[in-house]
Amino acid sequence: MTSTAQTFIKMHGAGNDFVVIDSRHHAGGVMTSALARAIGDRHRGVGFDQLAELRAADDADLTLDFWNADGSRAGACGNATRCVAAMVMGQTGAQKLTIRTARGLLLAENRDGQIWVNMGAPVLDWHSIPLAHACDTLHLPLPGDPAGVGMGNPHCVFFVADADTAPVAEHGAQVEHDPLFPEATNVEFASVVAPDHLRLRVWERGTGITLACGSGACATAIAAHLRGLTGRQVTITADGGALMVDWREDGVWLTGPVATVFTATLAAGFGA
Ligand SMILES: N[C@@H](CCC[C@H](N)C(=O)O)C(=O)O
Repeated sequence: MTSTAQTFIKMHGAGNDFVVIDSRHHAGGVMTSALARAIGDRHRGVGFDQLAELRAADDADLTLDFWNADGSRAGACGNATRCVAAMVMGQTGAQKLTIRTARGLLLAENRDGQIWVNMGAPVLDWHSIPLAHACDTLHLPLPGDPAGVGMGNPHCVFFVADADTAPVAEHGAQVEHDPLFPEATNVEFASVVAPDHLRLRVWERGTGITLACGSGACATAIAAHLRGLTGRQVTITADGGALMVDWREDGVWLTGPVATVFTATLAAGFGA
């Protein structure tokens, strides 16, 4: 792609880190799976948990597409959506944004300097998560009794006594590719701190261990509430910071810290 130099912004939301590429002036965008994988290489490229590409939209303020570090596509990324919304609101002064994603049309709002994103309604039917066969999604037929929740991407949530000692790397890598998940899955390990507070550690599909995951926080909050463990509003302490999830009638709202790290340019010819 980069026959000419390509500018990007490095951002993170609670330590979940992103390369943001603004392609609103390129019809169709510039990103490919191979290029995303090259940029995502933490040794030979830039490194990220997800790459977010902004594109123009006919029916929204912008379109957002997400890639994982292995070059696969992600249908949703809550933390990158929050980061990009904060960036665009900072550029334009807008207090609300509509964002077209593979998940559907999302709404972002600035509430007293805090950027909230409505991640939409949770998906709880087995076919749409998607799972390989019919089952009770609140109690998946896997050891450890996890719950399955879709947030535009699949999540498998384990409730454990102490998330800090959960075998995230070993178990996460294994569950990611369990045959129950035809499109693989993100894997969450959560413990209840209080009825309004969860501790969460995450293995992300296509990326591995990350310091936080916005859609994972939403999925975990939904599963915890449906199992009677928490209320509808929870603080989720991830390894990289605290996220807040509020499950309202109009969807699952997510907020948390956002940071811009640097702006830089890929060398011309990078990834070719
Ligand atoms: N970091 C994310 C979600 C990551 C997407 C994922 N790896 C997938 O393949 O679905 C977030 O903040 O939601």
